[in-house]
Amino acid sequence: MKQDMILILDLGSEENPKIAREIRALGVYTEIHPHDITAEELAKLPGVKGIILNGGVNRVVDGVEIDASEAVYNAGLPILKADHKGGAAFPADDAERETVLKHFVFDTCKAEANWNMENFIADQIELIKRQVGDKKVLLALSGGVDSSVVAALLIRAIGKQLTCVHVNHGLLRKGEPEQVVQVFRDEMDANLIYVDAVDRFLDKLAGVADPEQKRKIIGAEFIRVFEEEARKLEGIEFLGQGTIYPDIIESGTKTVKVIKSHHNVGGLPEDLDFALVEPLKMLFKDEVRACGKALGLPDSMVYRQPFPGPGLGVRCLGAITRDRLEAVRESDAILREEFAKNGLEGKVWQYFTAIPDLKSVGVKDNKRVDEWCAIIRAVNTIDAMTATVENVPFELLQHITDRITHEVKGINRVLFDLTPKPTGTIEFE
Ligand SMILES: Nc1ncnc2c1ncn2[C@@H]1O[C@H](COP(=O)(O)OP(=O)(O)OP(=O)(O)O)[C@@H](O)[C@H]1O
Repeated sequence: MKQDMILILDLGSEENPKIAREIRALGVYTEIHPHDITAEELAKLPGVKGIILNGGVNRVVDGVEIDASEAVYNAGLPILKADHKGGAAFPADDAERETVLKHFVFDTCKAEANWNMENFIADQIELIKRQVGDKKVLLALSGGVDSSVVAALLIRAIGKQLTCVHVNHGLLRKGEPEQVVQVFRDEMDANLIYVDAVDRFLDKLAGVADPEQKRKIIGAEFIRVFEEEARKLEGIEFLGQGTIYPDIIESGTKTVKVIKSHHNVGGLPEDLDFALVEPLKMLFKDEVRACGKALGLPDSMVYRQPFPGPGLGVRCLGAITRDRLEAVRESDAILREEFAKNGLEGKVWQYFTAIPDLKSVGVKDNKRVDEWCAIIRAVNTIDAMTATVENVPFELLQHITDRITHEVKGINRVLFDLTPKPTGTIEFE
């Protein structure tokens, strides 16, 4: 493994991930590390060609202004110091910033542009083989982007030494469990355990209307099912996980105060003591997608829109019933099909239907019917902190309404949610 690296040290700037991505877009690998990296830690990082010291709004920690350690200044590496406190450290203009970064990376540090997916995949296959040896790895495979790309990478590296467990909890979108089986078992010839846990989950959720409670039940039941499967298997020493770089950045730096736990199939009992295999932990989301594509995963999996962990469970508002859940799944499938047909797939960040536990009077086949209404939500966002509503063509909304009210059992009205975030959130629960 040989690639040049530009090291970014975190002196409290919120733009570090952006700078890191921009340098990677130039074809040069970057990592973000804490400001107080020691000489030993620095020496262990391979291929470092230069260091960016990027200060910012969070530079004062507990009343003390932080600075990089002496080791950093004494390392004999080119340093780009951009530490205008409070303001932007790099030019706000994209083109100007690119010029500054290019000059530093290529002219000053003489780094080579040798960061690409082909090299990444080859390196990771090597590293996974070295880490795992002839042992076995277990992976919880949701069919989402992250765990699917981990699965594809592990299959390439260790083939049948990997066992994937896919839990169908009844809250997945239409066609998703089938796609997981088709792609991984049929096409990639993986060891895949498909667990039909639909009844288990829906029985546990029956009558539970509180969203927090629903999420907890789904999370806890998932751990239970996964644990049961893990105990049936013998000789597993490793657990694969779809941790990605933003997870690490968010929970790992010293100037970020909120600590989040991500992705780990947390809550497994301690006697199931697995070592972790996390081959995507240095990738940003767009790189994860590029990696999945390079590994031959279908676009529908790699470019899938974000989907909440508890799945359709939080779009079947209030207490989940099987018939209303089915109406959520079917109406969502129609919405997705129509958005794809009309060029909105990949353009709109997130779109889905939600069905509240609310019936209203309507007319079908000249008969009075009391049925639910489906709410369409279609939003765009950059960071999920705020969101705007997509201006969906009115004719398309009318067509989707027509389809949903005629094709989905139990729906006699369709509503369109016009609310941005704030005041609404993206999801309803
Ligand atoms: N239905 C499922 N079957 C198997 N594993 C699952 C399932 N749902 C979640 N997981 C596991 O839990 C992890 C975290 O789930 P979460 O829904 O938060 O995922 P995510 O961040 O969207 O990642 P992914 O893109 O892999 O779904 C997944 O990466 C996967 O390993």
